[in-house]
Amino acid sequence: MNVEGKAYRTIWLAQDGKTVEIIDQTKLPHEFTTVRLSNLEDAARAIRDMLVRGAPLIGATAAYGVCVALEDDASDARIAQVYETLLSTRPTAVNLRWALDDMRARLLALPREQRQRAAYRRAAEICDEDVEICSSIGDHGRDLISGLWEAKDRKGVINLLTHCNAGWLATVDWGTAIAPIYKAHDAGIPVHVWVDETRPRNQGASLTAWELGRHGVPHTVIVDNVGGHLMQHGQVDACIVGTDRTTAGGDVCNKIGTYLKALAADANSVPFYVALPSPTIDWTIEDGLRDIPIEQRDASEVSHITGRTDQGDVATVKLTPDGSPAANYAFDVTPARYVTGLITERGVCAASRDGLEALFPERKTLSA
Ligand SMILES: CSC[C@H]1O[C@H](OP(=O)(O)O)[C@H](O)[C@@H]1O
Repeated sequence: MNVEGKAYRTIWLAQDGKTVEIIDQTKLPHEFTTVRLSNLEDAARAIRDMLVRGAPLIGATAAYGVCVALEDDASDARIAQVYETLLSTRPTAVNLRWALDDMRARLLALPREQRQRAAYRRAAEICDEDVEICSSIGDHGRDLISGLWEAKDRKGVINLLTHCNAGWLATVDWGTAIAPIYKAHDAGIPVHVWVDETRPRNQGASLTAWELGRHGVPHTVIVDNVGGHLMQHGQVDACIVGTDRTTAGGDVCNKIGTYLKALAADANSVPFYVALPSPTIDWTIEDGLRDIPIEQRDASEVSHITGRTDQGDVATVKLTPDGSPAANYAFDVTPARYVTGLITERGVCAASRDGLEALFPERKTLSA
């Protein structure tokens, strides 16, 4: 997307044709800086420490991580070691495993001397495919938002609530849940976004608000716990969120707090949509609560917060008393029954195996 007049993706091949550059999302919204990934540890750290985050971008970074890791050794053993190192960085977003499985399968099928060039080619394809997929999600989501506006006789504003960051910063470009919002805004549909701050890492307050501000989309940052109140008072026309892993049965794993928003939406008859690219579908599982691993991150993300002082310095301060433990569950699972629809690159479907297989018939399980 456009940042101060320059078009950016979140990850790109550097001029040297070997290393990779990313936007350091831990520095936003107060600093826009980029970081170079030159080796396996750089890539692993970028994912683990959330310089890059968001399921599709994690997958893209892992794909390029394979590239920079094979510099001197493209052996089967090295590929296995790179695979395990990158897979171990974060457990929940299925795009990580999807991208690593894709890269490994393609590379092991080639002679060693062809592998590094093929890796860079495939990583670039994964990034380009993500941009296309997310743009399509945006198109289908825009049409859905347009329908909401028609239902209001094209009067007033469409108020949408989103949680965490599923914007272009969570993908290679466009985003998933925010892509429909960009496209609706650009089409002249009056939208306003309630942006959940999304404790503890504040991806909403720091990233989604930053994105929307740059694109000129009206928005209001809110504390995570106000969404239900807004829905009770008719101030939310729909919720649109992203996902890190959605099961073949339509259960949605997303940033912690998503489930509570879905419950509030259900209780107030507010449509609850999930935007997802097909690589985020885990076709191997049905029951998200049982089978999706939930990442637990360091307690310091709860006990401390980073921001800019009135003097313009970026500082980290402690919020909790010394000696008080903190728990940091990074995701939760929203059962399919609370999801109004899944917005995919092939259209909108019900949050169910039938719904997903109608859009992705190539995945239809062979009838028993
Ligand atoms: C389009 S994936 C966005 C998804 O990823 C975020 O998690 P994290 O920032 O920890 O990577 C959050 O769950 C978003 O909805």
